[in-house]
Amino acid sequence: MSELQQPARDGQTVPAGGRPVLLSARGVTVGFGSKLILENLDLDVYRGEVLGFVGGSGTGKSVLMRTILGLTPRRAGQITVFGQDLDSATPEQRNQIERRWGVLFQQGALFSSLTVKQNIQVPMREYTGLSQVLMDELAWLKLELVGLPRDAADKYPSELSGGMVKRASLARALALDPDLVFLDEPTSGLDPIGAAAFDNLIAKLRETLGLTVYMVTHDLDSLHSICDRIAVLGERRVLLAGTIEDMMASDHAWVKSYFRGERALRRV
Ligand SMILES: Nc1ncnc2c1ncn2[C@@H]1O[C@H](COP(=O)(O)OP(=O)(O)OP(=O)(O)O)[C@@H](O)[C@H]1O
Repeated sequence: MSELQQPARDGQTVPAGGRPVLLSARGVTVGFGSKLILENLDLDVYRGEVLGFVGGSGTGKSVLMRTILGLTPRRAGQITVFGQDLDSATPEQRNQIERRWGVLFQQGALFSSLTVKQNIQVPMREYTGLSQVLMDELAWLKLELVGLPRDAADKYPSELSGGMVKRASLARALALDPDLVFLDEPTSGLDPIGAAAFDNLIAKLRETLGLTVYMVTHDLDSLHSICDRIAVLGERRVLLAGTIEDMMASDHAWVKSYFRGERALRRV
């Protein structure tokens, strides 16, 4: 299936509906040994949207994210990001793509031996030749952006609360002013107030920075409050992609029990 039609600005492609596609996956197949996790999976992420990615535990949400990031090999399929097919990208093009995305891994994945400021500066060191003075200024700016005080800069991850670790990890994901951010369960482990505050932060950043957000989540509140669209992973592929209303209207057994089950109804 390809709804992709003509190239648009920035090398992105425009689907039949006219929305620029920032990331597209076609026919993606990933397996480990004899176990197939994803098979012939298709997905589009539109520019400027918050896409929530859901699915039962172990269905392959993290595997798909890692495959898109090039950390897990795929057996088949094509992934295009910012209009560039990842397989045919030269090392220089690949480098350019990586500079334009930021990643918040599950559990934050900050380096424990580095301070928050040093963590934020890891991508800056890897991809830019900025001076230390400039990197310090930028790190403080990123801290402010995610709502952390300046004195968090010199703390180590073990000295931070769970919510602060998430924010520091987000600051690192934003280090290079990305166009696209990948968030793997950003609100897991946060209390409902902390989770809501984090959702608000993501919504605000999308609004002010024009970010596109790819967010793996189990959090029904996030799905309802900040996601423009939701993609459901199951049976090794994207079962359904659409708005929350589309999810609520679906008769697929898993989608129905997730969005209209007892737990979902309790939040109303
Ligand atoms: N490197 C690997 N080697 C072998 N199997 C793997 C590897 N990485 C993931 N898997 C398997 O792939 C499947 C999907 O894992 P994944 O972590 O993507 O699930 P998930 O949908 O993100 O689950 P959860 O919601 O619980 O985080 C699991 O069965 C997992 O054991």
